[in-house]
Amino acid sequence: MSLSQGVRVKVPASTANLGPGFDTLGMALSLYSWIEMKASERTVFHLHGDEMGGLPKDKSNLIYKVAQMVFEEAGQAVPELEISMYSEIPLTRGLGSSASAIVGALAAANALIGSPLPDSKLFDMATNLEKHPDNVGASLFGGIITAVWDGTHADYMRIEPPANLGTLVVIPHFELATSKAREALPAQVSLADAVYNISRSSLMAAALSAGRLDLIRTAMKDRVHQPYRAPLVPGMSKILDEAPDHGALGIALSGAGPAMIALVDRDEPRVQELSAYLVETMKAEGIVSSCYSLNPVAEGVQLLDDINNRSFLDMIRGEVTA
Ligand SMILES: Nc1ncnc2c1ncn2[C@@H]1O[C@H](COP(=O)(O)OP(=O)(O)O)[C@@H](O)[C@H]1O
Ligand SMILES: N[C@@H](CCOP(=O)(O)O)C(=O)O
Repeated sequence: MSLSQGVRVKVPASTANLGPGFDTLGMALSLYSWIEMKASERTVFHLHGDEMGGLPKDKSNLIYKVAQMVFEEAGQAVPELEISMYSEIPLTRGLGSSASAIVGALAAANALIGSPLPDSKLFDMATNLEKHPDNVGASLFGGIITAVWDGTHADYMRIEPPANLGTLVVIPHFELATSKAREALPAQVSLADAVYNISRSSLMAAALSAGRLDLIRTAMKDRVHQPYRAPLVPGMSKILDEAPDHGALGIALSGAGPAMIALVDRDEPRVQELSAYLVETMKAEGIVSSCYSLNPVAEGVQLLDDINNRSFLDMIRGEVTA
């Protein structure tokens, strides 16, 4: 790749926490953003897709700012950029749009200057920006990740998603900024609640590693963040209680919400019933929502090699199926 040629990356969305693994567990999902980055004479943005409306088209854009951090870290100056982006990841719904933007920008900028920074460095930079490693780890490495952040460095283990694991994601048609959903959390939790979550988060990671889908119903429960966020998402407490009786293996708030993610066995015959239950329960609370069947994806951010073969928009037309 050369500076004038530019680079393209494709980065997955993610769901964080998986219930008990607050700021720890994350899983990459089959919903994507694409970024093209080229050195340019002046900085210009081409933002495509419904999800990009309202984002800045100048040097205050997150993608530009993150790219400059990479160039600075690598000791190379690329002050002006032409950036194209298309995203199918809804903003502020709990599907890691900010993490995917950060990871996509880090990966594209690093590739543009010949990939001087290793993935471990990109992970530390991404976590430092996002402040928790769960979403960024999943978007960077793909699959399921369990991660630890000490304020400077992030360590992680990647888990291959079980072959039969699918998801249903119900996305309410309202925004909830992660910052607002974090403000709802208490500064301290009880020892009993800490034990409740540590035990379930550990069980969740082990069960997913071993493909023990039968343990998810017990493992996916949480007492550290969901009870405090429930007032922000009408219908959430009812859905978390009842969805396993409608065919979910387990269910949790996706990241900081307001989306909720049900883990399902792909052979589960009641998936349609579950989807209808999720949407109807939200509707009874006066909330319009959409329900998507998304798959865990094994691959994290990818560098695409077709930049000379077709335009950015032709590539998007070929890639987006929904
Ligand atoms: N492609 C992007 N370019 C610039 N900023 C983005 C992009 N994607 C997300 N963001 C920023 O991230 C914010 C959403 O992040 P957040 O509140 O953490 O929700 P989530 O990550 O769950 O979608 C957006 O409001 C926007 O400021
Ligand atoms: N662990 C974080 C995850 C936030 O994820 P997002 O997709 O909502 O940004 C939290 O729960 O606050």
